[in-house]
Amino acid sequence: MLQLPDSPSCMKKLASVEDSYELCRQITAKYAKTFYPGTLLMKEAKRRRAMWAIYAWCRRTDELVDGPAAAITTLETLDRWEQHLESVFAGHPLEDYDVALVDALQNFPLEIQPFRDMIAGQRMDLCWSRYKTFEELHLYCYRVAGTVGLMSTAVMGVDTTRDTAAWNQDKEPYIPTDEAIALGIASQLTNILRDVGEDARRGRIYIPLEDLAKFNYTEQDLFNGVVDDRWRELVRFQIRRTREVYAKAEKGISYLAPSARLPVWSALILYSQILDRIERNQYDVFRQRAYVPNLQKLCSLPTALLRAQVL
Ligand SMILES: CC(C)=CCC/C(C)=C/CC/C(C)=C/CC/C(C)=C/COP(=O)(O)OP(=O)(O)O
Repeated sequence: MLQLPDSPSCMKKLASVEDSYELCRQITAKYAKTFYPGTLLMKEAKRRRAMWAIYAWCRRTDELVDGPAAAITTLETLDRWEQHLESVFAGHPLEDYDVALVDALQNFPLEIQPFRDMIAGQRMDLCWSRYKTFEELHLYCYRVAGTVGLMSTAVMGVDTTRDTAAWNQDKEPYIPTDEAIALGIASQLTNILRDVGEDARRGRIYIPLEDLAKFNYTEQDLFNGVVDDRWRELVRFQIRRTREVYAKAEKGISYLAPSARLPVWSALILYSQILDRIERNQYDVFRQRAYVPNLQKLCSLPTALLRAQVL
């Protein structure tokens, strides 16, 4: 169980940088069944480890609202977590996990704002259990996942050799910020569809209520796990919209540093295969978890490799 420390740990001897990265790797491997395999494809250990440090922080943030201790989390807990974040950004780790993040912050141009935005996403989760419009859901997805795209891009780096034409020498490299955010948002929208049943059991509905209304499907239908033509049409619509967001993300990958393209293509393919699974399961996300088997994950590697080289 991940929890905030009860008291400042200034007297405590913290983990070494190495041990802290290992703790972060373990959390990532344990929880991020889609994200972690992507990080394993990153060639440079320094970048790979930084991704784990970021994921571990994101996971701990998420756990405050979604984990076993969620019942005691209040807005004040999240305020304290934000102060904890400030301390990490000031170079003062408070817990073992923070040591790796402090190290990553020294190596990569990570900004604090996406981290703050993610905490704002958890505040939304704490206070909201419904989203009226896609715009509201989009903001939530930016905060809890689009931010991961921003953090990741800072670690992976961009291609500085792309615009080398003589007439273009002074031009700054294009930073695919919107596309990176898009991949986070598309992954989150995918996870929302996959987890509809699980979320309903917690009284939560992430699919925008305006979409339920459009397809004449009620909240009660959703809580009852009704799979009929209305539901299938509704999910088809969600899948179509999510694929458009993936398509936007794809356009940014060739602007990333060459070594980042394979892991990002691989993550994109793995997340979008969850949508294919939902289709294969006839849109029944209530009784069957849309999950991509490890063998299929492995079989996607050549496609990712090809796209990373050609696109
Ligand atoms: C496309 C460009 C230009 C850059 C990519 C930048 C990157 C790497 C973005 C990654 C964004 C991403 C995949 C965020 C993940 C957010 C998310 C839904 C995490 C959920 O993780 P978990 O539910 O803990 O575990 P899974 O890995 O099993 O989904």
